[in-house]
Amino acid sequence: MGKRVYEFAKEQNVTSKQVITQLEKMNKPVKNHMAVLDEESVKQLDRVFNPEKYRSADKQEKPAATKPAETKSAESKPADAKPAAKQEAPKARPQASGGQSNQAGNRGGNRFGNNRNDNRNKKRGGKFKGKPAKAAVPLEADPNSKTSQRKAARLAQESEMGNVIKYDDVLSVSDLAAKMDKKPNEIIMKLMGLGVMATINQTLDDETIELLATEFGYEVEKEVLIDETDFEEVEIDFSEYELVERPAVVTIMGHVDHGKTTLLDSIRNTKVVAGEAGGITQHIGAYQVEVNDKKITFLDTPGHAAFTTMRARGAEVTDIAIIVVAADDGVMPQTEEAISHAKAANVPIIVAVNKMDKEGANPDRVKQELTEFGLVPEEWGGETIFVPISALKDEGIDELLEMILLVSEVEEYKSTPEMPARGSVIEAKLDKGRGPVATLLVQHGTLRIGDSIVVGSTFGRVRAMVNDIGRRVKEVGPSTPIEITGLNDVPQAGDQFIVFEDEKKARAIGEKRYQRYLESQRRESAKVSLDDLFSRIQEGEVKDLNVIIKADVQGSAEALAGSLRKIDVAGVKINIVHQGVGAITEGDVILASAANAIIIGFNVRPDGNARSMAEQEHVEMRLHRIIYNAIDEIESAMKGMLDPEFVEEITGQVEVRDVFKVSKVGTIAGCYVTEGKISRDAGVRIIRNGIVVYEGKLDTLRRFKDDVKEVATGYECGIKVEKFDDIKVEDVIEAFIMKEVERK
Ligand SMILES: Nc1nc2c(ncn2[C@@H]2O[C@H](COP(=O)(O)OP(=O)(O)OP(=O)(O)O)[C@@H](O)[C@H]2O)c(=O)[nH]1
Repeated sequence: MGKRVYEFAKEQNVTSKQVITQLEKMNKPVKNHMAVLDEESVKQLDRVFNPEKYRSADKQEKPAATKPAETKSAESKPADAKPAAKQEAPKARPQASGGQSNQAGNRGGNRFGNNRNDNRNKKRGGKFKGKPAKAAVPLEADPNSKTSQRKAARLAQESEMGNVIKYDDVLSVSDLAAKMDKKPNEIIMKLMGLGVMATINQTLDDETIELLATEFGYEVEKEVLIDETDFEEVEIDFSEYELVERPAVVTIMGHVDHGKTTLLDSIRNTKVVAGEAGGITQHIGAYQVEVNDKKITFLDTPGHAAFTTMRARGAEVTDIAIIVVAADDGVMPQTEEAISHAKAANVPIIVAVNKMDKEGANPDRVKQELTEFGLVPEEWGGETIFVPISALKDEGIDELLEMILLVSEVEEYKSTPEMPARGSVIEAKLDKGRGPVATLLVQHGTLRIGDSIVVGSTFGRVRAMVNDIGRRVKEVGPSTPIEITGLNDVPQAGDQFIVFEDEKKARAIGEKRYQRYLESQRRESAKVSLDDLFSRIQEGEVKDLNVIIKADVQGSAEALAGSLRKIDVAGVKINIVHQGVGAITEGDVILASAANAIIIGFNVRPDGNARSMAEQEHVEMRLHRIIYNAIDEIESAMKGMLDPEFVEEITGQVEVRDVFKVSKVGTIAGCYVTEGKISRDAGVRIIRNGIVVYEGKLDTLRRFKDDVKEVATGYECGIKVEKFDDIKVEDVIEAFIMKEVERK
């Protein structure tokens, strides 16, 4: 059988829609992306999409008349960013641990490196790569033929006449209409003709823009603009500066209860920066200690969730990972995860074998177990540093810190205090009195009070800076954590920041980034959800359904994955991005968000963080207890036959017998449960004389002075309903929960 449209498109690195449009031009219309192409069409299409190939085949020596579209990416430079001169990689160094630090040499200070820049270009410009800009035209590939020349001239003229639409980031229906001098309605009608319902403000994806433009006789050119607005993408030019040593930034990871927090506390308590004694330790998310006249910066949030979240947002702040393993417990699931995260981040690992004071401590077993992960101790011929410690008894801490200094020396972490500051957000919150408060890690340059700063999608002027021991400071240099106020909104952990000399510029760039952020939020909400899966399949938008499976046991995860892979609907492929055992975690949600996947939980539930993260990231989670239902649901969604999945269940009735007004708190109802039970997380309806006067959630549920999870029939309790103070004696509170129904 011949190739299908989408297969051909994939091979050519173009979209199915482009192939379909081209086929129409060739008078060979096809129904959709599943259509099978005959050999002749494949040949003709190949010629259209690869004119260069045929040129060389025809042994034409003269250069091509029309060049493939070039994006501005490589050339465009911010006004005052220097030409990107690569930092020379310091000479190869011994590794601190097995196999992770191959690129360590490159890390000497340049964390906004080139690689991400490349990736971003690929991501944005990818669709258009390898596709000639004038793909819609050349059937005759000979650039020297009269026709070609005439066409090239006409095209050049057309572009001058404005027949080429240029855009950089996104276009809405009305933007596109304006660019083509058309009414938005014409675009909307055209979209309807293509089976897509759109509103005037709806943003269009690249494919749709191209399709519409072609329909109206326009060419499109997406310009990948990298300017100061995308400061994360601009390689830092250090060539003007003398690089100096900077403290290493260390993250502590490991399994639950293996002693991460105890270790962080122990390091902090024993090594408060010399000369600063008397300061009051402040939790700002990171702290510095001084050892042998050298500083080390520790990120104060143990565990890899924070580490991964930061990395997922593009912040590469950690230089060294300490993996804590309890000597009496050995390698556990989260130890493995931590190792994977550290390896993925390509940072050196130091193993702290903790709880050496305990009776069952068996450091050799830990070493043995870790060899499986490529972490082989030096005394066994490997390159990983192992340090036996007791975080509880403050033993081995000095040795551990010395090892960190040793690795730092080897890796030569460098930066300059001279440039305007840039770095990453460690944590941020809204403080009632102080407004947005953010802990920043200055990675390069010096941050000063009064600096105009853009942080993530917000901006401001640095009003006050407080360090990790609660002292107000005026300026800080590389690798220093500092809490600042003065931003006009709360940024997110992992956001990057940069200081601009010009306040107006900071404001303009901050505002532009905020607009983009809003736009991306809008697009985020268009993520895959089972409810609209079918219509998107029909529109040809979804060809792969990405799925993450979490199950209670390995066997179920495999069974479910196997069955899902077998579902065969309309050429849509199910892609199992990840399968694993255990509760749905924040990490799963981050992965799902990045991969545009839905999560299927089988006999497992999301943990608290995962649930809120999923809401925030618009990641869909489907929870099941019967494999067949999970499979059936996905299959039904793919066929467009999804039923509602939640029903309400009334769990109890409560009578209000007394009310107390408490200043600052509101009205507390003294109640009696007359039927069933009421639980803390229940939804409630306030019923007065048979009429529902309010529906909402519980704020508190108490028996005497204690918060309780649940109160049963025949018991008294105190209830405060969230955002509702008009509760009255004799009101009836109906408690309900939303219950998942299993599909038949
Ligand atoms: N005997 C002994 N107990 C320790 C040592 N280090 C930590 N512990 C104890 O182990 C328990 C867990 O320590 P934490 O520091 O809370 O462990 P964690 O890894 O931060 O745990 P999570 O935050 O829950 O992931 C606590 O009861 C500590 O007192 C040690 O060196 N020796």
